[in-house]
Amino acid sequence: MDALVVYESMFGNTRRIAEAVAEGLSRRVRAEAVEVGSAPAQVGPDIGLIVVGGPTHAFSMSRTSTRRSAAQQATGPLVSRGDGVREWLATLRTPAARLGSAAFDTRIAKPRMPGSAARGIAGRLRRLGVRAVGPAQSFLVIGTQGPLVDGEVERARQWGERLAASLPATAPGESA
Ligand SMILES: Cc1cc2nc3c(=O)[nH]c(=O)nc-3n(C[C@H](O)[C@H](O)[C@H](O)COP(=O)(O)O)c2cc1C
Repeated sequence: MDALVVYESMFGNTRRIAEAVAEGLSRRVRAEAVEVGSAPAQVGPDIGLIVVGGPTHAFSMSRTSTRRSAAQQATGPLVSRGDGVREWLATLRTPAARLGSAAFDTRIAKPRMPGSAARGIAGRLRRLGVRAVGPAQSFLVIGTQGPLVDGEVERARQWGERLAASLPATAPGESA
């Protein structure tokens, strides 16, 4: 059973978290992190878990307008240059019955800051009929372009490891 981490990221913070989650998952299952523009339109039969993450924009998943605003603020090249996870999830085809999922986001570390892209992602996955293996997670950045708060990369790695531990073990002889 393999895991696929699909991420959207403007400035690189969510990508860093996605890579750490994939690293944690890799301790137990085969896992890779892919930018949403390269993510498959259909989840293959070899995938047992999809983990989907993006930056929180205007309290939820990004939209064309918020991505444009991010591009205007960027001081370097953008990571995601096309559609975001909102658009990818809108057309995703999944073998929902046997697939597990988890959602994450990055957002600004400000007390009482409402909104979370991960909650929106989790809602979309639920409506696709995909079972959540755990609650959505937020990882914190200090400002719009980052950096991540100290310790968040390690927390993401550990979260990935825990997600993998929640998957059914692959029986000997069964393809992983
Ligand atoms: C247009 C725009 C809107 C944003 N809105 C929010 C928000 O509502 N809440 C929040 O916590 N962070 C917000 N942010 C900050 C992003 O969450 C932050 O840029 C992101 O976590 C960085 O991740 P990235 O480097 O992967 O893009 C916003 C950023 C942009 C560019």
